[in-house]
Amino acid sequence: MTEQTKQAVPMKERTDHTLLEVTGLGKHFSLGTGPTTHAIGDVSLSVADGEFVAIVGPSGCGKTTLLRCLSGLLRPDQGQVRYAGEPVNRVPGDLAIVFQEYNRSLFPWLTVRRNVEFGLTDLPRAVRRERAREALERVRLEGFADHFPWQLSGGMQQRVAIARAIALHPRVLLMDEPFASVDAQTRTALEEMTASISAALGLTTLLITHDIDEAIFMADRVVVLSARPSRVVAELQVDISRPRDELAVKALPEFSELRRRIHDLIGASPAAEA
Ligand SMILES: Nc1ncnc2c1ncn2[C@@H]1O[C@H](COP(=O)(O)OP(=O)(O)OP(=O)(O)O)[C@@H](O)[C@H]1O
Repeated sequence: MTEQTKQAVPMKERTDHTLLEVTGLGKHFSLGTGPTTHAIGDVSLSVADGEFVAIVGPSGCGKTTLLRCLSGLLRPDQGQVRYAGEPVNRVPGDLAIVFQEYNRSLFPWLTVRRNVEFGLTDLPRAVRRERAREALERVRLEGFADHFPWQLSGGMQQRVAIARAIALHPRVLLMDEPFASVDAQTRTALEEMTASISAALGLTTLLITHDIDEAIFMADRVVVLSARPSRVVAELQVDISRPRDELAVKALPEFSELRRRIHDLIGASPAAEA
């Protein structure tokens, strides 16, 4: 792939400084006396400060496991994760995670505002309020602060989860299949909104997804994993300027070419039994 069009990203400061680095990462799971699952074989990758990277791969290849190791939620068996040059042993304070299952990550007994303020208990009340207001405005839910999550649609609940993540003022945002549980139309809107929030806030973003189109539309670079035990089979730069309009982007020949290449790479690496 050619050199990336970095100059077309006006709001987001991109640097070539590595922020997240994974070297020779491997992970097995064993359940009691049962068979061992070799989830991650040998994965090395790096994410630059301000970069948006998507990770795709066959079902069960260890994408979630990789994200959990990257965030410090899970300890790898081999290799190392470094964040800002330091080994990661627990979740860094300026790293936020958005999971697929918004209905399990939001507290139904708290209002939307209180859910968004949830990780900010160390801050004074007025600061918490302001952070929640700002974050809800970013996800265009400012009118729903006093609702409860169960009064909102699935897409709106996932926007609350995104607001809660950005209210932390993170430097890094990790997302694990964040839009997999919403309908196709809502998904497109959420992809556009999240990509523009990431750019506007200059976040370093890592997205795990099954959806090749979503990966290309949102990311600066797509990392393709093999079937389990996974390794990196390709890293493809997305040379499409921002801001991106989903319909226009999907009509571009370079989009179709990337989609075909990634599809072939994943097809050549069939899914392991998950
Ligand atoms: N805590 C665990 N204990 C035992 N096995 C696990 C555990 N977590 C994951 N695995 C196994 O490791 C493999 C990789 O799982 P993981 O969820 O990381 O893959 P994935 O690529 O995210 O899957 P999918 O594409 O289906 O979401 C699977 O075979 C899974 O069953």
